[in-house]
Amino acid sequence: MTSSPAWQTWLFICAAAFAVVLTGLLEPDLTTQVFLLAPFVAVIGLPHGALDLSIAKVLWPLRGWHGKVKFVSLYLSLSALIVIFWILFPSASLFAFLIYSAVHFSGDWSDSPTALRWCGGAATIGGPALFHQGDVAHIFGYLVPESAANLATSCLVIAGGTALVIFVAMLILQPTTRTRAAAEQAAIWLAAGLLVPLVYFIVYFCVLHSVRHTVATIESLKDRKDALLTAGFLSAITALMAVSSILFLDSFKAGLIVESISQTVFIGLAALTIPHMILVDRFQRRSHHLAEAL
Ligand SMILES: CC1=C(/C=C/C(C)=C/C=C/C(C)=C/C=O)C(C)(C)CCC1
Ligand SMILES: [Fe+2]
Repeated sequence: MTSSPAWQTWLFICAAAFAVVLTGLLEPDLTTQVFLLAPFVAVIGLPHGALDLSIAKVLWPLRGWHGKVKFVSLYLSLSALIVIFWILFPSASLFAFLIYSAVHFSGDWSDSPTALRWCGGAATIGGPALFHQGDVAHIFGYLVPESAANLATSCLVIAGGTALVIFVAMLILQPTTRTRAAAEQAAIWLAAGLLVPLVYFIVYFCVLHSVRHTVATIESLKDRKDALLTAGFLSAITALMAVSSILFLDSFKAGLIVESISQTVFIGLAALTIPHMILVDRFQRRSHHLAEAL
């Protein structure tokens, strides 16, 4: 998103510092972290994706209820196909998910030079693996077979390590890269190092990514009230579907609720992110074209 306001940087830094203090005091175990993750993603993370219908209305003329229902059906069918693909080919799906997540998250610094933007994308996903390899492999183990979980974690460690070296080298050698975006990325590296992976993810995904995307999208839409109401409604439906999925998965393997929640949250995010990315990318390109034309 283009030229984000400074308050977003401060909000993220404060939230990360608060999380460091709180987790230092409470030392939450994995079950507690997963139980924190689900409501945060549902209440703060999901609405940024639920604005996609309003984005689509700007991109295409979705006439009346018919047009909207058609769009939502297409969006959800694409997501359902991705879930089926994940069930059939979990390992390939995890690798693809990690790569396109890094690409999607790099968009949080879309107004920065390419190298800084890519370092940011790699930091968001590679940071936790670099500092907490065992924990990340353990969580990936809920999503894919163990060998693939370990391989994916090792790849993230390499990607994260490379990105961190490039980031530090850029800061030292190129004073022009010492921007607010770089400060945010430095905070991401610190948060990834100091926080357990799921708490880190809550803070980054909910407080930086989701807030930035929601604010930028709302600002560029005409009918903001309608967009927020629709997003609230769609988020509530998606959260209900997620609860059903957790209960359904849990009925098969009672006692493994942590696994059921992790699968629902992350495979759900993987499935929703593909149509979300396609739309956000189109919308950002359209906004850049409009900005250039003005
Ligand atoms: C599973 C998992 C991770 C990756 C999460 C990803 C990749 C989430 C992507 C979400 C997207 C793309 C949302 C779009 O808006 C981390 C952070 C390495 C920590 C350990 C567990
Ligand atoms: Fe997003």
